[in-house]
Amino acid sequence: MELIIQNLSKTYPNGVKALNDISLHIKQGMFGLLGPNGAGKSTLMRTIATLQDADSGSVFLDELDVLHDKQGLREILGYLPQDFGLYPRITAEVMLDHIAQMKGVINKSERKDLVNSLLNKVNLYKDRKKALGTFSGGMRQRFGIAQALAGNPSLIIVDEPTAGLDPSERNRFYNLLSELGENTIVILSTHIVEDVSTLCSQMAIICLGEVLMQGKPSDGIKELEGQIYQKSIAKENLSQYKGQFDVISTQLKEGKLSLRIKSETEPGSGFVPAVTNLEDVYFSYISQKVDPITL
Ligand SMILES: Nc1ncnc2c1ncn2[C@@H]1O[C@H](COP(=O)(O)OP(=O)(O)OP(=O)(O)O)[C@@H](O)[C@H]1O
Repeated sequence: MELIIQNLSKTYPNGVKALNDISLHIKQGMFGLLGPNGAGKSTLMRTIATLQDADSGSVFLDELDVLHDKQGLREILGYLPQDFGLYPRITAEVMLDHIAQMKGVINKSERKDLVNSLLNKVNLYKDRKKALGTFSGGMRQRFGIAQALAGNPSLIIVDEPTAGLDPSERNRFYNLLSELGENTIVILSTHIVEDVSTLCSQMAIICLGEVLMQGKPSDGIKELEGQIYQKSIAKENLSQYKGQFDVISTQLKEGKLSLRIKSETEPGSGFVPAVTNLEDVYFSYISQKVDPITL
């Protein structure tokens, strides 16, 4: 199975070009779509999920013409949107039962089995009688995955699922997502580099509606290997360094600024070689488009 997105463009009525000729090939497994706020990730996710129309371009899931056969796509789609609304007074069990019914599971006992197995899968069985409004952020996201999985989808889209989760809930969520990837296409849209480095075998970086890179995370890292250098400087010297070097990221550590730069040759000036990571890949691409350094 393969999802092929070709030359997708979308301009909103206010003139913002959210998707600018996007083309992506997405194979089975976990695909990370990485980009800063406003990159166009949600617009792309909503377009693939057939919730909004593109101005031009095509999306095919094998033979299925996604943009024209919306019903066909919806039958095989599991979607966890960024703003996932819940009915606060309804219990997890009742809500999932409704969703399963909407997805066409008519037989009552079959539905009960499905709901129970979904609740177990996301570790919410013991909370099944609780009202959704009482769920923590992590529980909500796990419930979101349960509803996305009802109906055995072959394409799963999760839009910024780990934002706001504490480290242990994030880990739990990672474990859950990593079990999904093998027989389905899972698209994980996120601005958190760690989400992609932990989970994804394929990825793309988008910024201002354009694809800047696509491939394996390890290939992105290989490309930059030996070109990342690091140095601690005083905060007030940043602009001087920015004028002299290709600064791709900064991090405050104990009041000093740790700079990472990209350089094909030994930069001197006290910089030391650093081990390249996926964050370097991300920042080196997006710094071509926007200034990623915010202090
Ligand atoms: N309905 C809309 N009308 C006008 N502009 C919009 C609309 N939705 C999104 N945009 C703009 O389109 C661009 C892409 O937004 P989008 O939400 O797709 O990005 P994103 O990568 O998901 O960002 P975030 O991580 O902040 O959610 C942004 O500049 C945004 O302000």
